Amino acid sequence: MAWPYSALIGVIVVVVFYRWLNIAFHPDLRHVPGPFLNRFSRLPLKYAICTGHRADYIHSLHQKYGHVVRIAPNEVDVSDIKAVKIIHRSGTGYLKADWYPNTHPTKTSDDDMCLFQVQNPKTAAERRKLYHRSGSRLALKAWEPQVREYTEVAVAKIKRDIHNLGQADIWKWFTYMATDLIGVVAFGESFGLLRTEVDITLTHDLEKIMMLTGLGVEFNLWFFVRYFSVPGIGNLKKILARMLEEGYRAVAATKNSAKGGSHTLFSKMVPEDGSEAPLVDSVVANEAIGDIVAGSDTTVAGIVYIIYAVLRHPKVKKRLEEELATCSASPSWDELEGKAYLNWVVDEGLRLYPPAPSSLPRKVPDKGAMLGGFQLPGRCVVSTQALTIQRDPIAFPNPEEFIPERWENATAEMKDHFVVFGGSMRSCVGQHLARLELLFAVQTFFRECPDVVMAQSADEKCMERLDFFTAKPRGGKVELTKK
Ligand code: HEM
Repeated sequence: MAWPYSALIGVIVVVVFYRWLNIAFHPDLRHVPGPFLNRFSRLPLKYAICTGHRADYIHSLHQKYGHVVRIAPNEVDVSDIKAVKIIHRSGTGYLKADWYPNTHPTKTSDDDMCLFQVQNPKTAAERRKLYHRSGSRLALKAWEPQVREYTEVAVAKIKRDIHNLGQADIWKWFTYMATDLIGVVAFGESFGLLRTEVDITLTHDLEKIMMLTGLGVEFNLWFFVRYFSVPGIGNLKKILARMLEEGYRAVAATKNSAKGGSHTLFSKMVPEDGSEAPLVDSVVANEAIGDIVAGSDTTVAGIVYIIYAVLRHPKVKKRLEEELATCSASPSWDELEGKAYLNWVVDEGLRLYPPAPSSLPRKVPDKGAMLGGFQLPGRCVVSTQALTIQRDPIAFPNPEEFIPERWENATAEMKDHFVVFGGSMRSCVGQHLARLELLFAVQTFFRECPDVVMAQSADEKCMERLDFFTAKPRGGKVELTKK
């Protein structure tokens, strides 16, 4: 090799090596506890991400090293609640880390992305306002009848399968239900999954998208997705194109539903009253994709793991059934919110089995910050995860146990540590919808299916949770059978 090239490569190697050492031995990060290897390498974290165990891996580090741990050379995870609150509070300057826009294949500007991916707090606040007006608790009342109807249909099909086939896959039926309901609120009509019982490409795409996106970011695969047709990666390209088509369908449906006097989750984003649209159609289409992805698996995981937990605790089941026996034949959302034990069961299920258990990464403000007793350098990534915060024995004694009764006298500490829908500034905009679905699904299931148990196939190995940002059972399906 000619000497100028060798010299150039030499300089690059020295610069990269110097920067790497600089991060590994950064005077601030040096004191943050964690495995020695994590100072130099992201490999242990990468391995956990690839195997679907990011949250478990980080949780194990917290158990060993405390509330602040170094999970990678430039990344720290924090579970100290005071620090968690600072990170997620509005105005403290902790913006979403680059991981979020990196989940967008073309990574353009904040203005083109869906809310989940937006970093700029002003853009996010404006977008959230548009949601609050059409996805508020009050606005959701309009969809209450459909939520009731769809949960009843899903549970009827579960009962039918158990009766006719000897077992039913509740992961499948609640996925159909949650996807159909996202269709109703975002597209003005369901996808017809519960009615036709025919799987559509969208459900398969949804199954893969979170995992492929997560791996895409971790291994910088978007470049290849854009320019090459590599098997597997090419598949992701097709999935993204199909999802975008669905997004545009949501925009069209919102325009149509406005003509008919109804509304969707995006009605304020594409107004039909002649006022100027606050967002262009392509952004609303992206927003719709974001909601289908964010609102389907999460809700299903919530419902399924709550049912799983209750079926493993006969005393809890008995008390829940006794309370549900006092419900009217067709209870309203308000009535279900008044059922104390049902709400404790839901909260405890979401606490122990958070549907989004993993890190919510943020950037430390440029000037650096003191968090949980450690000085962290500016722009270092600091994340928080529900799995660890919601199992902190400071707030939840015997944290690994499913004890709905602990919510009877919920302390301020418990409420602070309940972060299943994220932190205050960028918390989940779909949480009211999720809660509505959870209450109806759990109520209907335990009212209609008093004599079912987990099937042999749904053993601990099958129910082990893999997380690719959202949680899923390793077995893929969750079968129930008759007692
Ligand atoms: C049990 C069900 C759900 C859980 C546990 C859940 C959890 C979360 C969490 C933890 C975040 C914060 C993410 C972060 O900071 O990185 C979030 C954000 C978000 N969720 Fe949900 N979610 C659920 C259901 C839904 C539904 C049904 C929708 C849509 C209708 C939805 C739409 C969103 C959106 C758009 C964001 C981004 C908010 C922002 O960045 O400002 N989620 N969700």
